[in-house]
Amino acid sequence: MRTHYCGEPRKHHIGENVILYGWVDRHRDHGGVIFLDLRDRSGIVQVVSDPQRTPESYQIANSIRNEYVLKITGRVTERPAESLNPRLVTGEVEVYADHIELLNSVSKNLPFQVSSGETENVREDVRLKYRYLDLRRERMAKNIQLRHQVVKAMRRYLEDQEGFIEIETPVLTRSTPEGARDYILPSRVNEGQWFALPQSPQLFKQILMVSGMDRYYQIARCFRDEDLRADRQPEFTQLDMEMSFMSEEEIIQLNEKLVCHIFKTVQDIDLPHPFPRLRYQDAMNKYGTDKPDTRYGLELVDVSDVVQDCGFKVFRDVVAGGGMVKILPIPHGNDAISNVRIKPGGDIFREAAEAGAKGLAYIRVRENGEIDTIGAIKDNLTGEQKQEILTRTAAKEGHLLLFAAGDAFVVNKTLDRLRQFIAREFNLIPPGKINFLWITEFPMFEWNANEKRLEALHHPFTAPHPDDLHDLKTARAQAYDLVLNGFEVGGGSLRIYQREIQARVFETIGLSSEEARNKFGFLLEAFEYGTPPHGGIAYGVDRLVMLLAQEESIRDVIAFPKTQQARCLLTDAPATVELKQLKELHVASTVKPKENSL
Ligand SMILES: Nc1ncnc2c1ncn2[C@@H]1O[C@H](COP(=O)(O)OP(=O)(O)OP(=O)(O)O)[C@@H](O)[C@H]1O
Ligand SMILES: N[C@@H](CC(=O)O)C(=O)O
Ligand SMILES: [Mg+2]
Ligand SMILES: [Mg+2]
Repeated sequence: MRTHYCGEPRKHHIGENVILYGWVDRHRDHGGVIFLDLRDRSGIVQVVSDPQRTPESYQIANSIRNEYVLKITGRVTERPAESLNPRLVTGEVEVYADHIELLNSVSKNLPFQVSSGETENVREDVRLKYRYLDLRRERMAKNIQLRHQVVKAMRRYLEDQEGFIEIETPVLTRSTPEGARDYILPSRVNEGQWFALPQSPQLFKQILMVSGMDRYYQIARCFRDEDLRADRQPEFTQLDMEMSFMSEEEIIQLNEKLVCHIFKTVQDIDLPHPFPRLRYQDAMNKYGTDKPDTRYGLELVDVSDVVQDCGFKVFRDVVAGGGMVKILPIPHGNDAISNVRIKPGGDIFREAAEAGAKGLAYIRVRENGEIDTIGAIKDNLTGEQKQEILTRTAAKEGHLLLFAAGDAFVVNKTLDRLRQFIAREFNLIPPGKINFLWITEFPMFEWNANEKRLEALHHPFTAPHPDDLHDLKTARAQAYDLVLNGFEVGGGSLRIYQREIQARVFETIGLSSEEARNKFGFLLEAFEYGTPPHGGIAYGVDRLVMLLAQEESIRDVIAFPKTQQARCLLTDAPATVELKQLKELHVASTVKPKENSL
């Protein structure tokens, strides 16, 4: 029987006999004595094999290679003073092996070194192909265990302290209204009909409220066929919650307690609370985004009203055409950012262009409020306008003011992107800082320019603000997002539970009652049998764990993630299937077989 995990032996175990199992992390021969580091998911301990004492085991120790699997029987001893290893939690002790049993060897060349001491940068595609080896590595083993701790803390809090019950909802279902493309599966039994994988359990959890379940949660797998990013996967995990008879305020407070509990439990961090809140409109004004990173300043300043009748035609026309002119003020930006970087070909220009900007205007603030910019701007601003710009941006000598002008969407996107870029370049992000922020009072709808219609910013079951019912088109929603250090980690809302309001929302997004019945008829019907007021939220578990683990990609906190091309390199999915299967599913005729592949 194993007595300890490898990461456990400490000083107080000295003298104890132990049985350990694990993998050889590395090994070295020190003048006849062999030292080997034995690793399991908990960490590493040094094992010593001495030919004088245990010649038999020494034979084995002498033949091992990295990643062999061993059973070690031995005794915990104190390390000599000169070989203490403060980098290992077990570094004050070592295990003298009485017996080494080789349980398994490695018969192929390792595609990369697993050993924790290795700093080599292994390519991600190789790591994903050999994920089982990758997960043995300390960093990944820690991340996966952290994820487990986070989910455990969620369950404990919600179940034990708040009376939530976990209910599973179907994965083979109908399309759900989260706005991404669906993954769909043909039905064999029902020819010509298709299941959709859920983008979220939204409709089921609302129905569970109609069922009287009162407080539901689920660690739910969601599927969205959307453009992938470092913080997006085609299948990801939500902590999904729904509760009845609670106000927006009560839901927000319960969720703050949940998040504080998670941080306290898994990282012993006492989060300051209540978390700050920012209205959507204020977030857009100040930061150009609804998920601002508030760990640093660099707030944006709208000067549309100042320049709307200035002599500089570009600014004037933009404002006249309904657009805006906004500034990103950068303290000490003058020295660090040359004109070359702001002009076409420069890195800052490139960032702006990626966000859709056609160009960037600038003002450099010199001594005594003198400004330095292109003639067309300098000559076309009155003294008053110039002064107002300097006052609003609180600009001092050395400031660089970057201007974006155009329609609101592009201006905000551009300056949000530049703000993040500059914060990284200027090292403005304090290490270890954790800034939670609620965004509230989202608009109900946003304009979809492609489809030329309003669409729900959250989803069409989100309740409008009671003060705004007279004009739904411009109404605020009772919706809230939780943002952590610039990432949306959760989002939810109070739901509509009155039939007339639901009908008006469908009408506003251009959904006829027939279409609505078609898509969501079962939910609307359920709503007619006594629906309690209810609301909920869903967190992206992967994103939350990524931020807790200080990783930059959610792939590093998912055991078996997909690549940016939505492939699983371990199993090589997706893959082709037999023609026979396609025929059974009644889709053979719609798929053109690839050569030899079916
Ligand atoms: N493709 C995805 N991969 C990983 N996590 C996701 C993905 N889509 C959404 N999430 C997470 O699930 C939470 C709730 O889902 P919601 O529908 O609000 O996402 P969203 O607003 O569409 O997210 P985003 O647009 O930021 O990708 C999000 O706050 C986010 O943390
Ligand atoms: N179901 C929603 C979140 C919620 O409103 O609870 C989503 O996944 O976005
Ligand atoms: Mg999305
Ligand atoms: Mg959202």
